[in-house]
Amino acid sequence: MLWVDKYRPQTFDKFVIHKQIADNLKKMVATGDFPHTLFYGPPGAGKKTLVMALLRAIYGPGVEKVRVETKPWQIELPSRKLEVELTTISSAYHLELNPSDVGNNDRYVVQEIIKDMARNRPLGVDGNKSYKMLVLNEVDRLSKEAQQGLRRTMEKYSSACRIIMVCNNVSKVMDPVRSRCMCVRVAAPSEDQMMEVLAGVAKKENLIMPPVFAARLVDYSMRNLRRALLALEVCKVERYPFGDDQEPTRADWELYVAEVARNIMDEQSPKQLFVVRGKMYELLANCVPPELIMRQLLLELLKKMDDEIKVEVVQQAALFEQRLQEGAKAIFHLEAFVAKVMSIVKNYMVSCGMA
Ligand SMILES: Nc1ncnc2c1ncn2[C@@H]1O[C@H](COP(=O)(O)OP(=O)(O)OP(=O)(O)O)[C@@H](O)[C@H]1O
Repeated sequence: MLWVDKYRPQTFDKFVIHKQIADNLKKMVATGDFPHTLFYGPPGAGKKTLVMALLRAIYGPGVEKVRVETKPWQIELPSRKLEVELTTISSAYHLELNPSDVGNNDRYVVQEIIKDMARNRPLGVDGNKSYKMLVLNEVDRLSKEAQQGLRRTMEKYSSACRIIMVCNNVSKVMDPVRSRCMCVRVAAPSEDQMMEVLAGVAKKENLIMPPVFAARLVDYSMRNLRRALLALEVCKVERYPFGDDQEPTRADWELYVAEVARNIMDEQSPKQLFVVRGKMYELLANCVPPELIMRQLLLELLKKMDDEIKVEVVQQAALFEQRLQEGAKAIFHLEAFVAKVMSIVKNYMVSCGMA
């Protein structure tokens, strides 16, 4: 088992970070009921860990006996019959899915699954009909129609099931959905907290971790706990005892994005734009999400450019990131962003007499 799973705290009492949130959730569970909840925060902050601990606190360890299925859902529409295939993770008490995986059909999936869950309510320990939990991941990627549908269904079936939603960007979840939930912000852990978790894992694995190396891991992981733990495990396989000079290995796609950033800074021309477009296609074809490409590319570009143009480039990245969300074809927006950055860099170089 990977360390990220092996050392994931399973009960609220074992939480090293987000202790306050864990204590509050524990108190709420003790009241016997639970509202619809929305957990939001950056990747690797600990949202999923809180959700799993919450389910365990409500239903007991049985919730960890899960089944992964890829099931076809038959949906009756007024004009036709729709069949969508979706992977779900379920126990006797909960069902977890990522509805945005089915693209435009997400609105039907959300409604159909909630209706289906409401029909099959589990029994609680006291023998009374209890409620089932639906865990929806990446709700910020749901279409507007699906979010509208979710809002109506949430009200209609609230006695039969509760919904836990998880997302990175809460501003992409519409107000009416947010206002029907208890919103829990899961902030990225601080560097000290990351150190604490890494030191705890190293101790349990009987590893000696030099402080300089630990600090480098924290720096590399950009406050993403999963990234830090995975990097620690990879470094252990590559070389142990750890050395002060040891660097975490970067993923291939990250190195590729760094190369793209180098290309942009080396030459700003239509020919170079064509070369970069090919590389962007390559990244997308290898299933690297466009938002991640945009973010990583920006970080790499900022390392290489002068302070004078950084603000403008960040503004453009924000603009094209938003267009990426609204538009259909990611490549158009990524390419437009690259063209814009090239023009900013070129103009700057001309104004400084460097080109
Ligand atoms: N409170 C905690 N104490 C110790 N370790 C934790 C805690 N929360 C999370 N972790 C560790 O961090 C890893 C990542 O956490 P988690 O999967 O919950 O993040 P996430 O916010 O759901 O990420 P993503 O949005 O990318 O899915 C876990 O596998 C676990 O090992």
